[in-house]
Amino acid sequence: MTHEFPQNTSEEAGTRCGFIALIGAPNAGKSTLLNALVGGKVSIVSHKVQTTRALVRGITIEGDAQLIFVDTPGIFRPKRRLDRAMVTSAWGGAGDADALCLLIDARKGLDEENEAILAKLPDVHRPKILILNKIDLVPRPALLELSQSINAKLAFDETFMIAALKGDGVASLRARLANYAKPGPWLYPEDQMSDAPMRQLAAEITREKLFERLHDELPYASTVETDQWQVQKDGSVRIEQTIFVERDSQRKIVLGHQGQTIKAIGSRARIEIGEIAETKVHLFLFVKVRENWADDPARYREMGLEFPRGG
Ligand SMILES: Nc1nc2c(ncn2[C@@H]2O[C@H](COP(=O)(O)OP(=O)(O)OP(=O)(O)O)[C@@H](O)[C@H]2O)c(=O)[nH]1
Repeated sequence: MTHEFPQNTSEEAGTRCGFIALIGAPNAGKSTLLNALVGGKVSIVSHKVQTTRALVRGITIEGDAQLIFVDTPGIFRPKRRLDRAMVTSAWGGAGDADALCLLIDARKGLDEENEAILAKLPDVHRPKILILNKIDLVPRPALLELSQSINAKLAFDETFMIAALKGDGVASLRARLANYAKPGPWLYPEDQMSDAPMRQLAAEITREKLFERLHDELPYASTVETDQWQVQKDGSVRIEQTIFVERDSQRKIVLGHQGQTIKAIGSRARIEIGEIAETKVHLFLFVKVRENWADDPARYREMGLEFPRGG
């Protein structure tokens, strides 16, 4: 069955469309906010920093406006090649957007990292919105003070105070963000939450389960790819994924004693992928050692990143 979407012109339909970039230091709460804004799980959330690697879009409708959120990887001082690719991708997303939201962990305030991001913002010629997050952890007077000191450094068009985790302030933020949308047709079907291909989303989910299960044992030395996504006759899907690690010792950690670790990761990932795909999932995980996966252009394409030149 095919679906056709009417090709309304914006004048006829009175629709608007807006690209909103979310930018901020690792752990500021970008993924949590994105999920709260679109009301679904589109970007993985973790207590670890830099879990977001590629641009993932969340899509939501606010009145006549379709808002497309670009979730950027945390900004930090890049050292490795992979880190540089993430940073380039983050700033690329900001420059193309109709508005740029800087998310700051209110508890951290203006630390060195946030100062460095603020210093870069005057180069981005877009409406800028300051969002102080995690206000549940900070007393009100301190929040006001923080807002004033940040705005004294760079005058933001608007400032919001939210607690993304509980959803406090998220609905009014979304309504205000809709003001930045421009007249134009909606770019995605109304019920679509994310255009991240399902296989990429499925890989992110497995990576999240890896993180949760292995904590600090296998920090950033792994990546997950979906190799197969086959719809079966009964409507279920057979998914094959490869977990790439850098060393054999890491492969053993991922497998665990008698394969128990990978089994546990696989069963948690299978349930969650099944919920999102809305069908029964058969998930097969493979672990491969690829010493230099972080220097391999093919791995970057899979993650939707440009391979940075110059080693
Ligand atoms: N107390 C509190 N915690 C929050 C809030 N929002 C997010 N968090 C927590 O902060 C941590 C980081 O959130 P993420 O959404 O993963 O942060 P991120 O900015 O996407 O991180 P990266 O993917 O590393 O760039 C998680 O443990 C969240 O549960 C909030 O409003 N209040």
